Amino acid sequence: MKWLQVERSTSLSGNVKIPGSKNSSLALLAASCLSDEPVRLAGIPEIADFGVICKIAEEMDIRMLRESSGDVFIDPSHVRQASIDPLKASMFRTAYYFVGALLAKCGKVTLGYPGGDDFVSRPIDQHIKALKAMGADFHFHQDYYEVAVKELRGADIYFDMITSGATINIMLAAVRAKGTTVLRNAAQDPEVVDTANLLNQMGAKISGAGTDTIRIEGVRHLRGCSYTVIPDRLIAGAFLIAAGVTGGTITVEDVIPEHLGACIAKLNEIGLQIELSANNQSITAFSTGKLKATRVRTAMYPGFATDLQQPLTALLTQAPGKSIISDRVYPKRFNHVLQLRRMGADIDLRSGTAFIKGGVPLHGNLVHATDIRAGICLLLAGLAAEGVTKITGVQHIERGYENIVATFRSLGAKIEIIDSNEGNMEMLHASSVTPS
Ligand SMILES: CC(=O)N[C@H]1[C@@H](OP(=O)(O)OP(=O)(O)OC[C@H]2O[C@@H](n3ccc(=O)[nH]c3=O)[C@H](O)[C@@H]2O)O[C@H](CO)[C@@H](O)[C@@H]1O
Ligand SMILES: C=C(OP(=O)(O)O)C(=O)O
Repeated sequence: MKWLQVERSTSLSGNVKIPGSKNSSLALLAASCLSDEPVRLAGIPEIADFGVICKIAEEMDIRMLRESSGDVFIDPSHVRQASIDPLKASMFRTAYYFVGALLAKCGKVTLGYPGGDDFVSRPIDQHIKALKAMGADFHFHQDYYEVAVKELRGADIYFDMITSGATINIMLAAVRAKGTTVLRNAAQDPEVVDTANLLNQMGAKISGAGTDTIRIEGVRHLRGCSYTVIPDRLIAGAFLIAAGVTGGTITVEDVIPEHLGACIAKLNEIGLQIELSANNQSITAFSTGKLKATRVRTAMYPGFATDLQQPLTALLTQAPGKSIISDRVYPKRFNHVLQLRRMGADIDLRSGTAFIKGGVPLHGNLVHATDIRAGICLLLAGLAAEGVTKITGVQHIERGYENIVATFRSLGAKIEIIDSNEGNMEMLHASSVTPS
């Protein structure tokens, strides 16, 4: 049993180098499998999902390994069949990218249902609708499903809602389909653009990525290349928010500030001072000592990211006044609020909206991280709370943040990871503050 132990820590300060984006890496690793030749990816973070993907790749005769340089080498030239162990597929969200990447090459892909963060229902109807329009057949079984096609054909697809997962998956499928595919109401996320950039470097013909209409002309062959994943905007955002929570000064390095536009604007509104470096590759957040309540509505990019809603909630518990957060992408994504209340936060939840009475002191407690971003939210709340906060569900946090403890410690945070056996677990309960 593992937990994070966090103590109140004020004025965190220092610089953090931001690693490659988890969400982009998941797409790029699958996209590389479209190639007929080896691909080398730089900046892929060492997170749990990567380990599972390597095992899946091995079972499909795709060589995928981390070299001593840290780069990931992928040789998909021997892949013949795409049968993905249902258990492994369900250990993370995006095993479905292997459908897009391998359907044209293999004709059939079998895999388990998507896992990943389980905060709400996360349907894949848009993936299914689009692949069916391209000629694929689906067969659903108890623990797995099969997607098969004789010949994948380009199609004109309108997404009923903006979805980054389906935009990426169908873009992958369209690259080697016969003819032209047009994706309308497409997601404009940096991860979509990153995937299109890699694919174009491999010889794909994709235009319009980053706008709401993407056009893909199918090609017969794709070549190898070397490519670097974009920095993780969600990790960068969480560290900028940490400056506000602890009244400190934090610089995030190796970032693309444009990807954090909505986050920067909100932090300014809340009272942080934000400065970009002259080379536009780092951002510094300075606490001004005063926080203001605000209203936030999450939206797909370039809106305020649903994945930054949770750390921002931790910050707004510290801002005197009434803040309101609505999650328009996942209206029920508020598991972290139940845990924050155990730490004394005054938050009311009504139909997809959190009403936060900020400025109420938090106290340490035993809390549980139900997903990646709930975890970072509780960690930040723990830095602001009096006493000791113990956070279980560390495996969720480790899905998204590499070396989280070491990085926060380097900024001055009092945080440690504790790995215990069952006996000590009793101690954990006994020493925790009584739940409110
Ligand atoms: C690995 C990865 O990249 N995960 C991110 C990705 O998840 P993921 O790609 O799963 O999320 P989507 O962008 O697809 O979801 C956006 C919205 O569309 C809905 N939808 C999506 C597909 C579908 O077939 N039907 C449907 O109704 C979803 O329920 C949600 O309301 O984007 C989410 C929204 O920015 C982020 O929170 C996740 O961190
Ligand atoms: C929800 C997330 O991840 P996933 O889609 O991989 O579950 C996330 O990164 O916040």
